[in-house]
This record gives sequence, structure tokens and C-alpha cells, in this order.
Amino acid sequence: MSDVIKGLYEVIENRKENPQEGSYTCYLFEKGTDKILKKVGEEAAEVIIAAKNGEKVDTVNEICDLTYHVLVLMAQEGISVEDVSAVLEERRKKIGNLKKFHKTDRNS
Ligand SMILES: N=c1c2ncn([C@@H]3O[C@H](COP(=O)(O)OP(=O)(O)OP(=O)(O)O)[C@@H](O)[C@H]3O)c2ncn1[C@@H]1O[C@H](COP(=O)(O)O)[C@@H](O)[C@H]1O
Repeated sequence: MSDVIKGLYEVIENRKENPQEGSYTCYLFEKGTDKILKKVGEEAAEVIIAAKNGEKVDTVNEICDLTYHVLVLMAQEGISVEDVSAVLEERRKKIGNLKKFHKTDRNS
């Protein structure tokens, strides 16, 4: 999954640097941050509705729409995939260790 996300982010960054006619990504960059934020909000709401309806295929599709729009937001804000991965990895280690600690604590 991370390779797909990295690849998509690279396409998005490329669209930012090399505007192309008919590109939806370029259209979002042209409109600016408020438009991108609005789309992130809309897509998040659509994920909630699809999941609430228990529609797995629809939910997966909405998660893809949300992921794409979050990646556009990241590119707009100068946040790389590596910036996010580093924080997630840090949390995985920290929270993993914390859980180990609590388990030992409970058992002692
Ligand atoms: N993953 C996506 C992706 N997901 C969703 N969308 C677009 O997001 C839009 C969301 O639909 P909506 O109905 O909510 O919005 P809309 O009515 O089309 O437009 P708005 O005025 O509401 O913004 C659709 O136009 C989708 O095509 C995407 N557009 C592009 N990509 C990826 O980005 C790459 C580059 O795309 P272009 O920039 O279009 O060349 C593509 O190859 C894809 O890999």
C-alpha cells in the first residue's frame, strides 16, 4: 500500500510542478487550499455515510477518494509521505513499548 501511496503522491507533486490541461489535481491546486480542505471534509463525510450503511465496496471507494484528497492537501502544505510515515513509525514504537510496559506492570 505504501508504494501505491508514494506513487500517487509523486503524480500529484508532478501535477503541481507541471500543470496539465484536464487534470483534476491541477484544478484543485488552481482553486487553492480552501477548495482542497472542502473536498477533504466532503470525502470524510462520504466515508462515514458509506461505513454507516455497511457498504464495504462503497466504503473502500470513499476511503480512496479521501486518501487522494488528503495527499493533494499534503502536497499543497509541503508535507511528504516520509513526514507522515516517520510519525506513524515513532508512534508504533512508543505505543508498542507502552503496551509492553503496562502488561508487565499488570503481571507483577
Ligand atoms: N486518485 C485520484 C482521484 N480520486 C478521486 N478523484 C477525482 O475526485 C473528484 C471527486 O468527485 P466529486 O464528484 O466529489 O467532485 P467533482 O464534482 O468532480 O468536482 P468538485 O468541483 O466538487 O471538486 C472526481 O472528479 C474524481 O475523478 C481523483 N482524481 C485523480 N486521482 C489520481 O490522480 C491521478 C492524476 O489525475 P489528474 O490530475 O486528473 O490527471 C490519476 O491518475 C489518479 O491516479
